[in-house]
Parts: sequence; structure tokens; C-alpha cells
Amino acid sequence: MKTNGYQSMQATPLESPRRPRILFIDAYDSFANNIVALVQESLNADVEIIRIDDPRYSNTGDLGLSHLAFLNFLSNFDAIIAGPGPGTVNNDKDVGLIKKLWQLDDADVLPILGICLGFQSLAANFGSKIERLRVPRHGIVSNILHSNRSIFAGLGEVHATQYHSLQVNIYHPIQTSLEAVWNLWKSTDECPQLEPLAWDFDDESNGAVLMATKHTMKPFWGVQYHPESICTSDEGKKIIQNWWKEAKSWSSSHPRTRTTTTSHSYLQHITNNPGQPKEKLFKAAKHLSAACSPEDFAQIIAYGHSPNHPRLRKLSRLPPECLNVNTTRVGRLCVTDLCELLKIQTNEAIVLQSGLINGLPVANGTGRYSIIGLFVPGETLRIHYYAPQRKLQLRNDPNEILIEIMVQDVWAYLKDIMQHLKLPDGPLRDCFTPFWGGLMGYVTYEAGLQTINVAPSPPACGVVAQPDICFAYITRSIVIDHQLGDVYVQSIRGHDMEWVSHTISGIQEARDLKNPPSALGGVDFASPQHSLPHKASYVEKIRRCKESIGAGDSYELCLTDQTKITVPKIPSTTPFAWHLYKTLIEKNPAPFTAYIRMGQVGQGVNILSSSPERFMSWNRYACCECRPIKGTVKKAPGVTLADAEAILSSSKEQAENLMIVDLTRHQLHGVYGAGNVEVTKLMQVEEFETVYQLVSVVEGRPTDAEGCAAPEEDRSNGNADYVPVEYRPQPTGIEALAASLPPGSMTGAPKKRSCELLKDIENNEPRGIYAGIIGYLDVGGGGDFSVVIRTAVKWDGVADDPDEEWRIGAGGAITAQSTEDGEYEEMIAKLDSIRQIFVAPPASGRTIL
Ligand SMILES: C=C(O[C@@H]1C=C(C(=O)O)C=C[C@H]1O)C(=O)O
Ligand SMILES: NC(=O)CC[C@H](N)C(=O)O
Repeated sequence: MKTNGYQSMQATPLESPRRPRILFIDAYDSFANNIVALVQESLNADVEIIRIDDPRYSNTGDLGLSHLAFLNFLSNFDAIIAGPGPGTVNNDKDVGLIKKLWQLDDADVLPILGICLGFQSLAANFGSKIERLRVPRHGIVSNILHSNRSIFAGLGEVHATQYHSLQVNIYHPIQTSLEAVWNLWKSTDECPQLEPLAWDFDDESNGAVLMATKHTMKPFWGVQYHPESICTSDEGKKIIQNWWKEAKSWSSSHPRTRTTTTSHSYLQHITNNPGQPKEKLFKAAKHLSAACSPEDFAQIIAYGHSPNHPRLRKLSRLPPECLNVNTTRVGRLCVTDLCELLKIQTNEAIVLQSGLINGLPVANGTGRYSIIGLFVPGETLRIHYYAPQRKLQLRNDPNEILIEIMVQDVWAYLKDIMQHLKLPDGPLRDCFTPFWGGLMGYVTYEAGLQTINVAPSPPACGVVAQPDICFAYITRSIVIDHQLGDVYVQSIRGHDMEWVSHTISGIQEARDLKNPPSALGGVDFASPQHSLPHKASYVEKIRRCKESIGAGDSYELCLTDQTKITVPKIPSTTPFAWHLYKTLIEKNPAPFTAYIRMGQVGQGVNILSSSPERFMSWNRYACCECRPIKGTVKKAPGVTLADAEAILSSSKEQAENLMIVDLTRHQLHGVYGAGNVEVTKLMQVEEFETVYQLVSVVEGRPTDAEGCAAPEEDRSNGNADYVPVEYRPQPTGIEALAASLPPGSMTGAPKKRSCELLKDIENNEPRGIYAGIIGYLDVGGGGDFSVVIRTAVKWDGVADDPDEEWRIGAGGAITAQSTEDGEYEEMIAKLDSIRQIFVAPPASGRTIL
């Protein structure tokens, strides 16, 4: 469904031969960048984005200077789009600057298109009432009736995707009785300036819902639905083009008279209140402490471990110098055999395993490789980041802090570090495994919250702060290619071929043994205690989610809760976590299975994950892929794939998925830009061991990936600010990752408001590693992360505590259509897919693994 803006339309300048300039005012929505992309693709326009609360224009206590600044700012544009967003126009804070637009006097007025919240704001300003729908419409697509006039001129069927809980009441008779079908396109006495342009009759209980309007005298238009959604038909583009035609024709007969003011006080005001468009923040990020530049940090990572390189000596070549690698056939050795051969069960280690069933990947499109990240005792370094304090540390193996700095933007810092650690070009780069070495570990949900300016919930009182980002710098690794049956032994640790050869021989010996490698002995453990969320309290939380959705504050909320499993401790020499992991692989093979043990005994973490969901992966050319999952059916006896497909084709399940697809597109559009984001799979059912799920795939690619360059005429259209496409700085995978946290499938939309609501509904309990991500940043420039779900996490507790505590998070997306029982059962089904590894057989009360 990719569209290429450059083919769609030539630039259609207003008065001068330059590209149109359009201002987009964002009300903190999660689809804003999709609208911007649609406009850029449809009009070949320059679009600037500001937020509804831009500090340059929002201050009410500055004797009108902000307002004057706003008017001056608007004079730079040919037209405005007032965007969608959470909340209601009855609350000034929810619409901010949008409310000012409708009052612009003749000297300043310019064409405006309101979308959803922007449309509601327009309508409210000219007499309509904004009220709740009986049934909110989020992610619902319907065929609307339109007047074929104005912005709908010449349009055929319009399949309109809707994301709204509130509606515009212009007191039209059709809004009280579906029989009153006359004068559908006439203004009402109560709202004489609003001419209806489209209606939706799709939902009986809602009756007729106004879908679009135009002002009868001023250049204002508005649509209730979302023309930019992936499920709105191609008419979305035509609406924008029609609007632009109308806007141009209005502007040519109404020249604007305002000229820019440059009084001293105004200039001072602007200097004191610089705006900060979000997309610039990333690049402009200043590291709070100059004590250690990312280059020095990277240098210590790359060489600090090696006795041959004194820690702070400046070296001419920063990145790992080469990749030591050798390969052999894996034969009948499985990933856990290789792990045990390398003794990872008693060491720190990170295993990212692709689950297989009968030797084939669990899900198509994933599962080719498994990666074992090895820790070198006494040497492997770790990066810790503590979100509340913005504190970044480098720790060595005895857990001493080598560097501690404050960073304003940890992702900008990590991006720089990875840039410095990039393996230089050379023949050994030809090894095509996706991971050669680099940072492996986890990022918590709370670290994600910080990227969208939601203050993370602090850890409970008395709990030791655990890192929100924990990455180990992995220099030795094993990659298994399940498709070709090869195993790669790799090291970026200086001259390490001896270890590589030794390890290859060890693998070959084990593989060629007559008998399979001996399995580790069994482990006894007493029946654990499971403390699950109480149904009544979970149901109460579902109600609160639905109330917020009904009020227009969210379109979808991914509610979660935590279960504690308390197991009496067994002797510390027994690799209990490893045994649990092996049970997990057997009982719930998943595309993104992971085993992580990091940190010194007493301070470390164990993670056992069987996630079905890829968050994001990108290759060494920064082309990225997201695979959001939404829509779950429990596998029960007799439930076939066809049954699941029927259930998952319901509007409830599809709506859940669609919302996350549009949210993911928005995030990638913000990084990769218009024309570079494509939905390659939309809502396909995938089968897993215990559930069926609805999966979509969204891809983003840099402009320099073939086929996306602007044609010659775009570069020579006389716009001084225009930067030819090929010279724009190209995004990196880490930027795409940072722009997409926390995972949208674990938040809902619009993301920021939904996260704030969830924090409150979930009683300010941090989600921690659950709902975060696990994966790697590779020294070749690639990366791959899964969403941490279906995962058990244990932090080492106090040494003399008789029990150890595992935590499992589980939840699901709540929408207006959710039922209390249905959502509770879905949460339990997900929980059970991992909880089953802790259940001792009833006969003995003990289990042998
Ligand atoms: C919240 C969980 O899963 C998320 C919610 C899903 C849903 O609502 O259908 C599906 C996959 C995940 O994105 C979980 O497994 O705990
Ligand atoms: N998408 C939107 O802009 C939604 C507007 C408003 N919050 C509603 O729910 O109706």
C-alpha cells in the first residue's frame, strides 16, 4: 500500500512558484505523522509541525505577545491542518492553540482543515454541541454518505476509518430521527454557518453521525474520520487534494494583509521561548555531562577489557578491529545443547532463540537465526541506565562503576556509542549473520515512558533501583542459522581465532558423538505459590479503561497486571532458571524465546521469555520492520485455525490491530518520512503453541534505499530551503527504535495520554522489564528487539530469604467493545502460557525436569 508522493501531483503553488507551506498543529495524537505524510504525498508540500501547547505561542500572561508571535508565525504558511487528539474540545488544554484558529480576523485568516478533534473544535466554535457517542468508534471503517460537493467533489465510495468517542451535534433532525432524511446537506438554525458534507449511518445505536462540514463563509473545512489511516480508501488522498484546490481558490480571492512584526519586545519574546519541535530534539541532544564523550565511552568499551590496552589510552582505531569467525554444520545439536556445551547454565549469558516446531520456525518471516551471547568472566562490560536520574554507567565484571554520567537523551548517546563501535569495512564483514557482536540486553517499559515525556513510576519503597536499560557488550557469540543448518562462532575481541577454533572443535566433537550430548540431570522443586490478579480488581480496571475511552481520552488501552510466583529456594549450585527455560521451550515454543542471566549473584536478573512479538528489527542499511500483534484467541480443544480466523476477522479484533498499525506507521513516518513506510502484511492470523494472534508487518526504509529519490524537477523549483533528498541525513535503526518506545501494542493510542492513564489505573506500579524490549544492537549497524510478554523475571533477592520470587506480567488491549469476562480470560490465557512452567505435577507435588 505504499504510495510515492513524487508521482502523485506536481507542486501547486498559491501565489508564487514555490512549494506550498502547511502548518500542522498536533494535539498529541499518535497518527499525526501519517497525516503529514499523506499531505506531503498528495500535495508535494512542506509541512511544519507544532504542538498545541507550543511555549512560544501559548503564554496567556505576557500581554498578548504570544498571540502576536502566533499571528506572525501563521503568516509564514499557506494553510493549516488542525489535527486529532485525545480529550475534548470542552477542555481548553486538550485543544490549546487550535481554539485560537477559528477566531482569526480577516487580516490573518487562512484556509484550515480540522481532522477529528480539530473538526470537533471547528464545529464547537460555530454553535454545535460536542457529546458522547453511545458506542465509541475506534479503528472502525465504514462506508459514509457524502454530498459530492466541496472537498468531496467527484469522490466515489469513501471507506472512512474512525477514531472517536465524541461527536458533533448540529441539531439536525436526522440526528434525532433516522426518518428525517430531507435537507441532509443544509445548515441548521442552530449552526447556520456549518454546512454538512457527510454522514455515517453505520451504527444503529449511534444513529446519524456527522462526518464532515464546511464553513459557509470562512475557509474552514473539517472531517470527523481519519483520511490518513491505512484502511481509509484512496479517497483520503483525494480529500486532501480537493481541500487544497478549495483553499487555493479561496486564497486567490482573499489576499492576506498581515505583515510580519519585528518589534524589539516581540523579538525578545521569541528568543526567550524557543520552540522545540520533537524531531529536532534527538539530533540536538546535549549530553548533560561532558565528562565522557560517547567516543571515549566507546573506546573504553572496545578496549577497556583487554589487558593489552590501558584503559584511557587514545587509540587510532576505535571500533573492534575485525571479526574472528569460523563456521561448521550444526548437525543434530540444538540451541540448548550448544548452550550447555558452553556452560551457560552456570554463567552470565544471553540467549536469543528462535523457537522451532519440528525444525521449522514457529511463525513465517521470523525464526531463521538463534544467537548465544557469551560473557567472558572478569571481562565483559555492562551499560546500565537509570531512567529517573538519567544516569548512565559502565560497569565491569566485578560490578565496579567505571564511568557514571548524566545524559539528557540516552538514545542519542547510545546511537553515538554504536557509531564509534561500528566494525570497519573489510573482507570479514562479508559474514552475513545478523549479529557479529555488540550490545545485548533489555530496556524496561519505564525507559520507554521517558522517551515520550511520561514520568516513570518510581520503584516501590525499599526496593533497590534496578537498571532501566541493561546491555552487556558481547564480544564472543554463537549464531545458529536454522535454515542452512550452520553454526557460526564469532569474536570481535581482538585476536581471538584460537578461541574460535577451539570452540568449533568442541562443537564438532559433540556433534559427532554417537549418543546425543548428555542432558543435565533433573531438578526438584516444591510447589510454588501463585498470587494472581483478583478478578474483581482486574474487572474494575477494565471498567476504568472503558470509561476513559468513552470520554474520548483514549482509543485503546493495553491494560496489564502482574502475577507473583514464590518458589522455595533450592541450592544455589542448581541451575534452576536454566531448567525452567528448557521446560518453557518445550511447552511454549515462540519466535522470540530468550534466556538472560546478567549480573553478579545477589544483584542479578534472570529472564525467561517466550514472546511471539517482534518489536522492531533493522538491517545494516537501517531498513526496519515492526510486527505488531493485537487480537488473541485462546487455543482450546476443537478451536481450529479457521475458527480463529473467523473470530479474528470481527470488527473488535481488527479494530485493535488497525489502531496499532496506524500508530506504528506514525512512528516510522516520523523517522523515515513520507513515501518510505509500507504495510506489507495487514492483519494475518498466526498460530502459536497456546494462542492464535493477529499480526501485521510495517516497514520503514531510508530514502537512499533504491527507488525513492525525488525527480529532477523537485530539486530545482526555486525553494532555497529545499535539501535534495539524497543529501538529507539518513535515519538510523536506533532512531527508529527510540521513536517507537514503549511498544505501542503495550500502550494503546494516543500513546502519551494512554500511558498516563494506564499508570494511574495500574496504581503506579512499574511494569519493569515486562512490556519493555529484549534484543541487540550489533556492531555492523543492525538490531533486533522483541516485546517482553509471556515472560518470567526474577531479580536476585536477599541471600537469607528462603524463597525466590518470579514475576509474570500479562494483559490485553481494552477497547470500547471489550467485555469484562472476555478480557479477564484473555489475560489469564496469556499468563498461563508461561505460568505452566512453574506448575508442579499434582501427583507428587514435585517435578523432575
Ligand atoms: C499484553 C500482552 O500482550 C499484548 C496484547 C495483545 C492483545 O491485546 O491481543 C497481543 C499481544 C501483545 O501485544 C501480554 O501478553 O501480556
Ligand atoms: N481522533 C480524535 O481526534 C478523537 C477526538 C476526541 N478525543 C474523540 O474521541 O472523539
